Amino acid sequence: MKRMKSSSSMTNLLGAHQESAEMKVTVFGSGSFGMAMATLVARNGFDVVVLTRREEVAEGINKDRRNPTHLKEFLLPENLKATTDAVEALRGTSFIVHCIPLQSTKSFLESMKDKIEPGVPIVSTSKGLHTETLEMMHEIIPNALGRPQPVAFLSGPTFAQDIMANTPSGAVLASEDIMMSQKLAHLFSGPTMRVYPSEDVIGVQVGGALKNVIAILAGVAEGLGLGINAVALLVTRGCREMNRLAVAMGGQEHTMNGLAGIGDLMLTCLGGLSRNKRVGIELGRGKNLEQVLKERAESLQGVAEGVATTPAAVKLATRYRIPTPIMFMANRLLKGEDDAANLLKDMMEAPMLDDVSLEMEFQAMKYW
Ligand SMILES: NC(=O)c1ccc[n+]([C@@H]2O[C@H](COP(=O)([O-])OP(=O)(O)OC[C@H]3O[C@@H](n4cnc5c(N)ncnc54)[C@H](O)[C@@H]3O)[C@@H](O)[C@H]2O)c1
Ligand SMILES: O=P(O)(O)OC[C@H](O)CO
Repeated sequence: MKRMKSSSSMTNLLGAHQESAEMKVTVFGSGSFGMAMATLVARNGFDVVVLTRREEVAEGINKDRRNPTHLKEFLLPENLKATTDAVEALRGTSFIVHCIPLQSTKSFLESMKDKIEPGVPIVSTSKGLHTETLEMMHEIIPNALGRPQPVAFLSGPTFAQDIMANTPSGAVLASEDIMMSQKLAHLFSGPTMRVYPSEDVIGVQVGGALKNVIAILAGVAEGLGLGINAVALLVTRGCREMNRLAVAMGGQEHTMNGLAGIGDLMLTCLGGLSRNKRVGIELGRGKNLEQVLKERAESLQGVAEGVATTPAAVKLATRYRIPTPIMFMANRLLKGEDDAANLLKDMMEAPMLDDVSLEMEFQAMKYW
C-alpha cells in the first residue's frame, strides 16, 4: 500500500477514509482488543502495524495472518502487520490506538516516550482507574510521556469477538477537542461500526471503568445461582452508583445514559463474553480471587480490569462523598473480607431509604 511520507500531525487525519490507504496506524498491544481495533481500522483501508511483545505473535500475524494467542479463529486482513520493534511500528504513523491494560500503561509508555512523535494522537481504549494513584488514562498518558500529547478515549459496548465477527457495534470517542473527536470517530466508523464523537473525556472514561466493577458483582450473583432478577437488581442499583460518581467526578449525565455508560454496563453485565463478569462467576462459585487470577493468567484469558479498578473506585467514592454500597461490597469481596453469599445476604437486609440526603446515605453507606 502507498504510504504518506510524513504523517504525524492532526491535519493528516483530514479527509478520512478516502486517504486511508495512505495512512499508517499503530496499535499498541496484540491482546483481544488490540486485534479487534487493528482489524477494524485495517478494514477501513489503513495500513496497520501492531506492536507486540512476542516474536511468535508477530510471526503468526505476518506469516499465517492469525494471532496465535488471541482470537486465533479469525483470519486477519492483509494490510495488518505486526512487529516487536517499536521504532518500526511508529515510523511515519498517523495515529496510535492504545490497547494495553491500564495498570501497565505507565511503565509501557515511559519506555515509548522517545519513540512517539509529540503531535501524533493516541486513542486510548483502556478501561479502568489506576489502583494506587486513582488516575485515569487522560492523566496517565501525559504523565508517562512527560509532555502533553493529543489524546482521545474510545469506549462503549464492544466485545472484541463481535468486532472481529463484523457484526454491528457502537462506541463513543471523546477528546477535549470536538473537531479531533469528529475526525477520529470517522476513521473508526464503517459499515458495522458507529462511533459517536464527544467532548466528555471524564464521563467516557469513568463509564468504561466502573461498569467493570458492577460486572464482577453481576457475575457473583450468577455464580451463586441467584437468578436473573438478582442480577438485574444489582446492575440497576449499581448503575445508579456509577452515574452519581461519574457526575461528581465531572462526567456528563447524558454520557452515562449512552453507549459509554449504561450501554457498556448492559453488555458487560448481561452478555456472555465479559472477562470481568467471568471473574465474578468464579468467585460466586466459591473460588478465591488469587486462584481465579492465576488460572486466568495461565490460560491467557485476558485482563479483567475491574479487579484493580474496584479499590480505586471506592477511594474515589469516599473522596467525592458518593454512596456506593454495591461497589464497597465488590471491594470487600475482592479483598477476601467476606464471602459472596454473606455479602449479598447483608445487602438484602439493608434499609431502603431513598428519601435521605446524599450525605446521609454516604455516612450510613447502607441504603441502596
Ligand atoms: N477485549 C475486549 O472486548 C475489550 C473491549 C473494550 C475495551 N477493552 C479494554 O482494552 C484494554 C486491553 O484489553 P484486551 O482485551 O486487549 O486485554 P488482553 O489481556 O487480551 O491483552 C492485553 C495486551 O497488552 C499487552 N501488555 C500487557 N502488559 C504490557 C506491558 N507492560 N507492556 C507491553 N504490553 C503489555 C499484552 O501482552 C497483551 O497483548 C483493557 O483496558 C480492556 O478493558 C477490551
Ligand atoms: O471482557 P470485559 O469484561 O473486559 O469487557 C469488555 C468490554 O469492555 C466490553 O465493552
